[in-house]
Amino acid sequence: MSSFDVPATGALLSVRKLTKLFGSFAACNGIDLEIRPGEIHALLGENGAGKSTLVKMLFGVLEPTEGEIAWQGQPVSIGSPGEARKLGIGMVFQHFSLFEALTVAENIALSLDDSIPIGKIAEEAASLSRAYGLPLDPHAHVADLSVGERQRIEIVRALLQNPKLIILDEPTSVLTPQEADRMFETLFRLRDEGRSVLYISHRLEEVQRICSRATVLRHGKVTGACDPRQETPGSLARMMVGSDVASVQHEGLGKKGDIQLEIAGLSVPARTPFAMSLKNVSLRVRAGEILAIAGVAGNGQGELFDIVSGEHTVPSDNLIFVRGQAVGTKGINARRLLGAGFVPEERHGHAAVSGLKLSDNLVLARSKSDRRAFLGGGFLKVIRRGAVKQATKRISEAMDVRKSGEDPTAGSLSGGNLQKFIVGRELDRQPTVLVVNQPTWGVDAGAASHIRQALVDLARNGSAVLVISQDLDEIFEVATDIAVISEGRLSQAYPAGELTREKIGLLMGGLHESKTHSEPMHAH
Ligand SMILES: Nc1ncnc2c1ncn2[C@@H]1O[C@H](COP(=O)(O)OP(=O)(O)OP(=O)(O)O)[C@@H](O)[C@H]1O
Repeated sequence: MSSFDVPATGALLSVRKLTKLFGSFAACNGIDLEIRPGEIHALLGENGAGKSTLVKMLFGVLEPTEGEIAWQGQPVSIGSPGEARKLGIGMVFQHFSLFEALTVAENIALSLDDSIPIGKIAEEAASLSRAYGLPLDPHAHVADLSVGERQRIEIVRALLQNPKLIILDEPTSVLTPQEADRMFETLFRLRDEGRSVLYISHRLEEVQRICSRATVLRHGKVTGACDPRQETPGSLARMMVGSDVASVQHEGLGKKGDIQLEIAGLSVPARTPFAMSLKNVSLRVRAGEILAIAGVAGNGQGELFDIVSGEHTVPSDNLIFVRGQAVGTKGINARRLLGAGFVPEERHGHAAVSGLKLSDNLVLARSKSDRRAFLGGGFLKVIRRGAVKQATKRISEAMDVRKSGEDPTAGSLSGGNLQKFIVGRELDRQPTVLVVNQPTWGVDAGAASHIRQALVDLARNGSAVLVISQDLDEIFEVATDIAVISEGRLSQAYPAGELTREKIGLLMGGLHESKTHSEPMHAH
């Protein structure tokens, strides 16, 4: 029996006919859901299915258009996150909301009652983090902490309110496998105490491992419920997508041509105390090749992307070459003009401006590198609206972007659909060189397969593709060659068929440090 005043047979939370309309578009359409005490309940669904919209209604961030929410058998209206917390609902969002300059305890204090002294908050946070196996120093500054540690702050912050239900939106997408295992231990402990967890994830293996019930959404409606332990990742994916997920086709991949992208012995000091320095990094990517860089987050992937894309330039041209041109001191647009395309990891703010329409985001990203396509001639360089509209439509269709209108704002798209649009925006230019950082982060199984196939097709048609990814399954699905980044050092590249997971694991641990880094990375 749980320690809460709900009989084990009754629902802690039940939702009837819950609906959320954005204009005439139903993001959630008559949803019924029951969460029992002491269960880890998965909420599954493809990108844009309505999962985030549903949990935002449960946490008082969005107001339902119709329907009812009952908490411990009583109808409730949850007007704000504060009201949700008072009821006993805690939430850990997909994107953290922490202030880097403040300490852990100061960040936690921001969401609590003003009257609680900071010393008491620090004490309670430390004791909770010990009790739940979430090591955390309340006096550490957030800026000094890893992504995993930052997430622990969010979890401890939610636990301080003694929640009966804790909602987690894609909590493991940013974690290393070890950090994820530790978080699962915490969730098991919460469950054993009689608390409930509503768990959103696209990682079906982990859903099978930790959840005892799952509700599946598609197009804003419940399409199924199951015990995920009785299913396979394939059958779960089928319930979500409505059909089998296609596997990536590789025929014709592997014919390599000239070197299209090269980094030659590049060392870059860390730009901030919390960034990683790059140490004598060399790589070459040929036409028709997909070089994937594996590694645990925080080992220099972001820094590497920034210098390859020209977001940060380097002191000499001769350290980076795009299609044979020395571009080290040149910015992103000069590199794009040479036929390169770039997809950064962070989609909100970096790859897309949330408040702008998709078409305006397209103009923003491509007006300098694709002037002729989008800008009229003459002095005024007027934007050719028709061409932009057509391209927005073409990209949305090619990438199967599900959205609530023809040209909505980027911020209104679900995470995975925005990612499909951003990748499609670059693919639409048919770049000779494409560099992508975490191409399928937060993307459902069907959409991930779509994006991966598009990368393979690009290489098959003769482009050079550099993929930076933490996801080993993804790497093995797309790569012709694999290198590993660890502590800002890049290993040599190996043909994908010659590497096993174990070998990659060893390289992640820094085995390559014993190798000479001045030798060329590819011996073709
Ligand atoms: N503020 C908004 N205005 C208009 N449409 C919106 C808004 N918020 C969400 N939507 C639409 O509602 C649908 C559901 O989005 P939601 O974010 O709930 O999906 P999701 O299942 O969480 O997807 P993902 O797995 O990609 O995060 C999407 O089609 C999205 O475009």
